[in-house]
Amino acid sequence: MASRIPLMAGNWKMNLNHLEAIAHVQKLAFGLSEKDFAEVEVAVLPPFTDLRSVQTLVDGDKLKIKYGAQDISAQDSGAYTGEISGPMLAKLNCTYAVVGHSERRQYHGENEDICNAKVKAAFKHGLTPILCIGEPLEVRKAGTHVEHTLAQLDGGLKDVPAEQAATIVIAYEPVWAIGTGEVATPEDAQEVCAAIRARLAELYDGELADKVRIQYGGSVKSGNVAAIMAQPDVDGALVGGASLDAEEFVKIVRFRDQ
Ligand SMILES: O=C[C@H](O)COP(=O)(O)O
Repeated sequence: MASRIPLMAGNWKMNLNHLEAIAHVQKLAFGLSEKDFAEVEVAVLPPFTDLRSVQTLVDGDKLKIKYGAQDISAQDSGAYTGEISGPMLAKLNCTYAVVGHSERRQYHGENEDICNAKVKAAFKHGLTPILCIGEPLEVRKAGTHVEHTLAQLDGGLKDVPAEQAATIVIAYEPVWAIGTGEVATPEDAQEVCAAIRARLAELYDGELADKVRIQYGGSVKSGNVAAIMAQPDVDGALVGGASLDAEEFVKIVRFRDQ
């Protein structure tokens, strides 16, 4: 099995302004050690308006914290009011761009074609997409959560070449577990993450599937992260609410100590 470095990413969603972002990243930098960075990749996903502040701090203090955007336009430039493009994010040295978060799918009507175009836009500009997939509650209740999630995976990766797909991050986020305190059991997370890896092996090959990092997201906290990370196909967490508390996020990064 490939050794996959766990990726702990804090999705701040629409929280923290550009000044609060600086204070927050400083707290993370203060709380995390060289050992943490050797064992775990740590990333923050602030609102667009914070990215310059975060970049300045990370560059100025040579921090090992990575950062990225919560969304990316499928277009490179032009008359797309309110959109932020891949070239703009690349210019800010972003590493990641989240694609297809369930809140974008729910509130902004992002379908598989849009997510697929955004995945391609991210790769085109040297950004690593974190492609979010996962089922709503009614699908879980109907027992078709694996099929639903794999269809989103297929859609997001349509016509994405293997050399790019090998570097993507997939975040499995059951919608019913997001911001609800209703965390999926470690077995629930493993079931779908294993199915995602198996589908990657079908779409590409086993070697590629073995390299791709698959995160779990949905009410991850310091108290439940260790059991989730103990699952063989879970390679990190996409953390929402708990990532807004620096001490709590540091504990999540140190999941092995919890
Ligand atoms: O992107 C993060 C997920 O939506 C999880 O959010 P949450 O940790 O607040 O449940």
